[in-house]
Amino acid sequence: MTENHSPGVRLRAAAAAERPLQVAGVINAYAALLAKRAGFRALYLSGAGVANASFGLPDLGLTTLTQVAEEVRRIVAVTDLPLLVDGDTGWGDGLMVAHTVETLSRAGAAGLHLEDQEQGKRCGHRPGKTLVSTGEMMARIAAAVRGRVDDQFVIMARTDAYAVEGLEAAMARARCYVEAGADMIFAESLGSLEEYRCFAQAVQAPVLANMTEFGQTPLLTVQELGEAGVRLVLYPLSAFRAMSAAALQVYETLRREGTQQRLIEGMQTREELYEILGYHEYERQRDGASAKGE
Ligand SMILES: C[C@](O)(C(=O)O)[C@H](CC(=O)O)C(=O)O
Ligand SMILES: [Mg+2]
Repeated sequence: MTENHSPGVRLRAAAAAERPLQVAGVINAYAALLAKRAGFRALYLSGAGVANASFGLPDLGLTTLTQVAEEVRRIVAVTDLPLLVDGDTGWGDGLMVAHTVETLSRAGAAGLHLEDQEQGKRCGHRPGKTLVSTGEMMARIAAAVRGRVDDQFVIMARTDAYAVEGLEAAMARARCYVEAGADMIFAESLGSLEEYRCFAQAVQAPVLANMTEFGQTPLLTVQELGEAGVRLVLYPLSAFRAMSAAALQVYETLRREGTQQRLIEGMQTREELYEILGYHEYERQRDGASAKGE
């Protein structure tokens, strides 16, 4: 799949080629390069990731479409891997949801997910979530479909209903969302592998399982989820959590010990950084340009 294909086509192709498709959460463009280096075929921009990492804010719907779209542009500028984007609740009503889809698609995203929570959303793994009605969410999805500028752009409907209304209701909602035009379903915060199996069987669309850490869902392997019929497996914040713990340890050690001697071993070297960035290639281009007197 080359850049000639639209991002949506590339995401669909990745999901067809790798079963289930592992989707790497990346908090920024450099993390995208790291995930690509590790062999991932699809990327994810987490709403929590943007809020936490770029703004130091909690995941409570405080970041704007413009801010998320900017992050999307930065990521797709440096990698051709398809990027699924967390669209939260779509930042508004019908017309705004369509605008959100158009904006993220033009920014270079391959697809987005929209959830059935009320506008004042919460993290899917926190208590106190409130949902919109099934009908309202179907209208949200229909508006998203209308906003497509590329018919291969993936509209994924996320249902947060399991934690609020139970498994049966969540599956019934998911079926309605597919009817409304959703290409894929994000089954949020299910409690067991058996529930994912049940869900995947009940829904006529690819189902995504969110393997976020320290949440309500057990950490299941990609093999287990694949056997249960799940088609996409998401790790939204795994690398961010690890980076954050590592960074805190570095800051604390520097303050305590006054030197980074003991930390060097755990650091990415300058050469490794340059390799990931393709630094030398950029430098060659600059040298070539100055040799030509440009
Ligand atoms: C997937 C998610 O929407 C995100 O923004 O990354 C979060 C992840 C998390 O908070 O662990 C969610 O599941 O709500
Ligand atoms: Mg989110």
